[in-house]
Amino acid sequence: MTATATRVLVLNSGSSSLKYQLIDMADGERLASGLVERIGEGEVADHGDALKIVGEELALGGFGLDDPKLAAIGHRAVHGGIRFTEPTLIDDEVVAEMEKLVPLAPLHNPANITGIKVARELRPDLPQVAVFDTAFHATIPEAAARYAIDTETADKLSVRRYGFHGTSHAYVSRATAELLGKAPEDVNVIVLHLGNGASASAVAGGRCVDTSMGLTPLEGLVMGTRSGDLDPAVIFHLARVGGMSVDEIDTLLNKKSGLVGLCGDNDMREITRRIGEGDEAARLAFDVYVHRLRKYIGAYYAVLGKVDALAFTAGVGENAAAVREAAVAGLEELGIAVDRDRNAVRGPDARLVSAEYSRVAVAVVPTDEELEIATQTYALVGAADSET
Ligand SMILES: Nc1ncnc2c1ncn2[C@@H]1O[C@H](COP(=O)(O)OP(=O)(O)O)[C@@H](O)[C@H]1O
Ligand SMILES: CC(=O)OP(=O)(O)O
Ligand SMILES: [Mg+2]
Repeated sequence: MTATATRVLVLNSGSSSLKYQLIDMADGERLASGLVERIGEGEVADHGDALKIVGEELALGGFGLDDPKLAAIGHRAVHGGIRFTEPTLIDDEVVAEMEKLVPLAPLHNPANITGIKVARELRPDLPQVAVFDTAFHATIPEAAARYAIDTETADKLSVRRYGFHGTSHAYVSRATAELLGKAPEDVNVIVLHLGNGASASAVAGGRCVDTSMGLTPLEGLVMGTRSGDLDPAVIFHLARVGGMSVDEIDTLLNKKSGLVGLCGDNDMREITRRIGEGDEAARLAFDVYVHRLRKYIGAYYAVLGKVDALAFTAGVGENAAAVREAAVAGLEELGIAVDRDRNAVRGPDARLVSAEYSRVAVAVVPTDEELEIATQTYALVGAADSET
């Protein structure tokens, strides 16, 4: 890394999309950003092609993958298992280790790995860093991380709560403290990351102490296409009585459940529009979604003992005022109340939406996983550089 190389390219490879941002860490400026969608559906055959498109789009803006000011590439990596709890400089061995974790994040890790491989082929000279979704959750105590199953089996197969969206939970919990004018060490926050995937976390003084996703990103809240929590015996029933295979059940719970399973739509915009037209299925889907959310708020209130703030983030959390209002309805006795007018205000900045009398601050805090990945990547590469 030369003294002038201050730019970090962040790649977030999803199963069918590739999001990117080029950020100058000297001043935090976003130089370029974009999204390549529908990978594998024709025009964009695979992540290799997608990254070529990213290269072309960057070149149009006068940057390009060969940009001499590029210090590093930071990759979102979803499952880090037990081993990866810090941002990690990628080499062949790290990629091999990530490949072993594919069964634990079949929707996510393969895309991350492909993105990493292609980026390394294109820029083998450049440091590349993996920032893991699971990392922020490594501080969760055993009492919350352990499932109550046979210990030997659990340990042999690495079955435990890992948690995901950690980059977002870390960023948002810190940004919430900032919004309150306090140090992260001094606040307890419940973060509700409600995107297509959704998860809640309990963050005590900057450290995560519990989270709703588990061994895989399937547990917990109701999501766009994932069921979240259910009685594990539902799976036995579907297999024994329904005659479904393990793979069929996997697909059902990950891709055909949640909001889409309940009403056929996974987009909250569409669901609220349908509710406005009196659609019963959409109403029920919304109610199931919100009920689960309220249950987790109550659970994490109890886990934390004292709560300073509730932070809503990601696509649904940042935009769906109706979800925020419904999720905390009836929680006045817990000191949680939203102000209707404040809650209706839209905008890109972190803001309070709680009522004046609400003891717990209720906030909308836009997440910025890309900035967080860039920051962690740059910190690692900068540190490596100063050692040489
Ligand atoms: N204006 C809006 N109102 C309500 N929901 C919205 C709005 N914009 C986005 N969403 C919801 O956010 C979801 C996407 O969230 P996002 O955090 O971008 O997801 P991901 O990163 O998992 O792809 C959409 O599926 C939709 O349900
Ligand atoms: C881990 C996870 O669920 O991620 P996403 O919300 O991007 O699907
Ligand atoms: Mg997301």
